[in-house]
Amino acid sequence: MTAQIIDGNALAKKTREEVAGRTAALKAKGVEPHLAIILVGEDPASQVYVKHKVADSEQTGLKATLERYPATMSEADLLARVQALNADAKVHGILVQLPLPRHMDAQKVIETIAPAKDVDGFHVQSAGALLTGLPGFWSCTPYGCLKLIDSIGFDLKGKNAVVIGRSNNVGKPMALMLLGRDATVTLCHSRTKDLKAHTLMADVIVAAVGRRNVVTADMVKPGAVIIDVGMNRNDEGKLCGDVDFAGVKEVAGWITPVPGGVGPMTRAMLLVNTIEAAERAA
Ligand SMILES: Nc1nc(=O)c2c([nH]1)NC[C@@H]1CN(c3ccc(C(=O)N[C@@H](CCC(=O)O)C(=O)O)cc3)C=[N+]21
Repeated sequence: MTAQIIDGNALAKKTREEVAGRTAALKAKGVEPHLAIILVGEDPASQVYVKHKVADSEQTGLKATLERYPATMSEADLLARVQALNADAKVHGILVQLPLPRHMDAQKVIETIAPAKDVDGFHVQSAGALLTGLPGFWSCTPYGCLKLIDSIGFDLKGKNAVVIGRSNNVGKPMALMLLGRDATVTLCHSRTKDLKAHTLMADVIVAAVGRRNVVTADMVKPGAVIIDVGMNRNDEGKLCGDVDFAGVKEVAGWITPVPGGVGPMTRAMLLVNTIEAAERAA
């Protein structure tokens, strides 16, 4: 048996087309949806990601402005810049690219973003809204994973979902989103004993660790849905996920590739959150 590939690029394209329609409708009302992106420092990966985000935005007609600052920028100056964007009614979404230089407190910067403009969904108020089921922005990566699962018509109700990784931005919100769909959720992490015992029971596995080969074929129940959040480099320098794709695809029912799976959907959900923010403001 060979798994069907869940095409993140195709779903992201479809999602961007929907955002483009909503953007056009807002523009017709005289509102130009606007995402402000702040990049501090010269991290090469961040520069690539941010360039993608700007290109995606422009493709949907959404305005994106990129503000670049040197790594030596003070935290106080960054906070002041975020506050100015909070106060600017023409800006609907604010994204501060992470990681920030080490002399800055990233959480403090995120908490400075107005929750109504927190399109990353990283603010404590956004996290709390997800926890309690109140309206608020959902973290783009797990939100994109949920859309990938939805795209294959998979009903999560009563299913066993195993999330591997407990980060604030992916693992924890992913578990809450799956719970919100009535899945039975197990959140595994680096201290989990016998990970395989958990994954073998899983109808859905979301791997979000940041290490290669965390999930191998022997750990997967035949037919399971595999969502790979990992962004790693293999020995040849090629991008790869947390899942042993070649092995696992022979056992799983569905699997996301890396690249071309979760990554493009993360970026697409940023646009969805931004158009949502602009619609709410209008
Ligand atoms: N404030 C903030 N928000 C973020 O959402 C955020 C961040 N900071 N810092 C870094 C991480 C990482 N992240 C990715 C998003 C898309 C791809 C992506 O599109 N990947 C492509 C491949 C890209 C490539 O070729 O390198 C793919 O999987 O097909 C990757 C990584 C968002 N992050």
